[in-house]
Amino acid sequence: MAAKPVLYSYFRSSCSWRVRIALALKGIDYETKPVHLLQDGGEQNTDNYRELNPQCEVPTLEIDGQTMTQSMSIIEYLDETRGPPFLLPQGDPIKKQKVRAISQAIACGIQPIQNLRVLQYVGGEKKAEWGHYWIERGFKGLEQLLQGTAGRYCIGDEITMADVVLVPQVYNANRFKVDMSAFPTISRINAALLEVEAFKVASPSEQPDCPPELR
Ligand SMILES: N[C@@H](CCC(=O)N[C@@H](CS)C(=O)NCC(=O)O)C(=O)O
Repeated sequence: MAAKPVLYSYFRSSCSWRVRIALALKGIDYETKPVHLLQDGGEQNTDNYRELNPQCEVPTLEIDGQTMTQSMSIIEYLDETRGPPFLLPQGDPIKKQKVRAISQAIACGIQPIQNLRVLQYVGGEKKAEWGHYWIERGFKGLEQLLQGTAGRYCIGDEITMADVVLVPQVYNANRFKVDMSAFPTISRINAALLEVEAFKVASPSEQPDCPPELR
């Protein structure tokens, strides 16, 4: 029998959350191994964890005898090796391009600038302003992109990888007190997705490492 997949994850990590949603949508049972990003200089920076993920970040997924890093590549791997729902539209290259464009607008253009180690480098009181500025700026473009692609969800009416990436980023926007009323399309899609069971079970408050006061 194949070993149960293991996800190295931090409850509030948006990149871990992406993979948790994808695993839940695909119905893949897995074990969570929490990696505390803030404790004692960050468990992600220890030698043991660096062996798994040389970038010193979560998520890392052990599955099919492999150790995988990079949430977007993990999601694509799951999509290619597991059954429906498919998170990248099958047989529709134009739609697939739109899914990747929205996904990358967030995963390459917004999240990296507000990642923990960047904020730690920025330091002090500037951190909150920095995160707020870059997420709000990224969301201006994203809102416009989504006005051209959205149905119920980011691209039409089927859940795709773009939705998997969107919800955790809206959570980050709320943490940085971005005024979401300026982004009606993003807010509407986010609200629809939060009704979906896979998104609920993958949320930070449902994770074993979520402190009781944040549940
Ligand atoms: N491109 C990577 C980014 C991963 C990433 O930035 N993870 C964050 C949490 S969402 C992290 O572990 N940060 C730790 C740090 O900055 O020290 C992916 O998509 O997996």
